[in-house]
Amino acid sequence: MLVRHGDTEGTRVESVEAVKAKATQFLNQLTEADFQHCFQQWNSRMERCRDRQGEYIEGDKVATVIGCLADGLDNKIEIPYEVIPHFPRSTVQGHVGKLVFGHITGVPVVCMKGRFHYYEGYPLWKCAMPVRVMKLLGVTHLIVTNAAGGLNANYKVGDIMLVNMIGYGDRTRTQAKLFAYFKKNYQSCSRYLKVPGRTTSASGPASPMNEAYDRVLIDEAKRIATQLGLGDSVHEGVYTCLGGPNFETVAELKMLSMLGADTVGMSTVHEVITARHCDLTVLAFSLVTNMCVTSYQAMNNPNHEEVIDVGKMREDVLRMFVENIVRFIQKSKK
Ligand SMILES: O=P(O)(O)O[C@@H]1C[C@H](O)[C@@H](CO)O1
Ligand code: HPA
Repeated sequence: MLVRHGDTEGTRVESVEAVKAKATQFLNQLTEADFQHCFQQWNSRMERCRDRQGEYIEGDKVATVIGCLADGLDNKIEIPYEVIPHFPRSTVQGHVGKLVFGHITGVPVVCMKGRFHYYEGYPLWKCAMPVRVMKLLGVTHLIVTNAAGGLNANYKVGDIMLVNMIGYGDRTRTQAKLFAYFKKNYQSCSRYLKVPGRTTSASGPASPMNEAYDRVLIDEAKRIATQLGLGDSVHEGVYTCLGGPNFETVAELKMLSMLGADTVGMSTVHEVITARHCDLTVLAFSLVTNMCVTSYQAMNNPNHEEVIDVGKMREDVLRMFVENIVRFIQKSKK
């Protein structure tokens, strides 16, 4: 996930050091309860699912596939998650979670190297908490990336899909039911954010999710793709998030395909809902790291190594793509 930060409350953020100082100051004022309170209802409703998911936690299954974006920043300053107050911890053995501040083509950005997944045992509000922290840091635009399985038969491994709608699923409910469920909770949490005396800088009014993914940025990303000669390998479609950490069954994938999903992954949706709630402009894209297996006869089941390898293989393309998008965001702000 990559984030650009810029103006906040009329004050230009001048340097990475200034942002770091500001972040520390902000975060020290907050208690975990501040964040938790915002998502109390959502959290309590998800508690049941989390308990059930707990049994699936497997420490060695996570990696940030597109973490290379953070590695490529200029003037890097890295802050391990462990030293950020109230931040979730990476539960993965040997996996270094850190916020990386720096520049892309001269534009100040902060990247998450390592995100938090529901299957690590965190409630969704906590998985999405870094987005609220970024808002506090003055971030205005969020570019969310994910590794995903390609469900649309026209996609190929290595393709990019710009997300244009949300979906959410788990083992027991249909996408539509869950979407309604999230929408309801999402709206109710805005009440908590308005409690007097509580920090409101991370909050925002409830906003409709139908246009969560910024149309101007999607169109510009497509134009950039054509310019970079990536035209045929860049699509626009629907991403669906499942709980993971397992890859989906043939039956689940058939169901998701019927519901209109084009890619399937294990993240992003709750981060985007949170980002829109605090009024960040969002662009999200999937890197298709494997094709979903929709036949019981097929032998080519996806695996985590393949996901990592394809992420590495497309590193340069992704970096170039994101650099151009960041440049456009900067230009469009002037
Ligand atoms: O963090 P993302 O959603 O990009 O990572 C995906 C989902 C799983 O953690 C992993 C599967 O190999 O990649
Ligand atoms: O096929 C997949 N399914 C879910 N998550 C994924 N992340 C990468 N590939 C996949």
